[in-house]
Amino acid sequence: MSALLQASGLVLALDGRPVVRHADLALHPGDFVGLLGPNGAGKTTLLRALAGLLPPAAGTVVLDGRPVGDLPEARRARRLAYLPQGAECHWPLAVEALVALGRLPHRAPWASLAPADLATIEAAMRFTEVLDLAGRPVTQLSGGERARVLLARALAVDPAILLADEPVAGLDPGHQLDVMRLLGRRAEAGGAVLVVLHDLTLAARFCRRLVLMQEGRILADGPPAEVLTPDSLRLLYGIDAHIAVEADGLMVVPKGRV
Ligand SMILES: Nc1ncnc2c1ncn2[C@@H]1O[C@H](COP(=O)(O)OP(=O)(O)OP(=O)(O)O)[C@@H](O)[C@H]1O
Repeated sequence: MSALLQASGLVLALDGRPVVRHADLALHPGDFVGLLGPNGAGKTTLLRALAGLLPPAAGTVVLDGRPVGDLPEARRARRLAYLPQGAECHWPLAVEALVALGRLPHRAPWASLAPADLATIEAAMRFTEVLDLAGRPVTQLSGGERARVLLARALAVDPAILLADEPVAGLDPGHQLDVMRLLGRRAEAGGAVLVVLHDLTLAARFCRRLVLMQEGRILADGPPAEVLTPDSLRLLYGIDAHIAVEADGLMVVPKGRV
């Protein structure tokens, strides 16, 4: 099966400083991939480059057979949604109006929303349980509510590829499970989902594949049970962890610093 998004030999620099070094990563239809690594490993930088927001210093990111940065902006915005880490909202836009912005790449400028757009917006709000917030200004929401609204906007795009940077940070445990299930369902429906996570148990239970990143390099890329080991967690985070095999996946409990 050909990849939806393919990064090859990717080198990324910020202010002249190398941050990602020769990363190779492919996202196929149906992939639900967790990107793990310590603070500063280069995860956000990699995601921004995959989204076409940061030009590579070397290597390529190919979407639909073309370098992602060369695609017309509207086409890229229809194919790929990027949910940044801890995004803020500075305009007191109503929740429903913010989620509706997700349909912007699908419409002619100033065209009104078609019934199909409205149905997609409603479904995105239902999945993320923000329908009851529809009329509230986004500036007056709690952090977790805002995170769910921003995820709803990304889902309203109905993208083939969803890149989400810590989408469950700040959510209560119930909503964390809801969001991971929701992302899993998108992948099962044929999309590709790449999420940055710091919760190792959630990553292991829900993602079909985990990519471990450290100091700008990809150390491992494979099924959770293969890549999450006491040795890899020691190397990656400098922690001793208890890894238990449960019926529905691994449970990972950090015990202490090595
Ligand atoms: N504008 C910048 N100029 C120079 N270096 C930067 C810039 N932004 C980030 N960096 C550095 O690039 C490295 C990678 O940052 P990045 O945000 O990609 O890490 P991350 O893995 O997403 O971390 P976290 O888990 O803390 O979100 C870090 O060392 C960071 O200090």
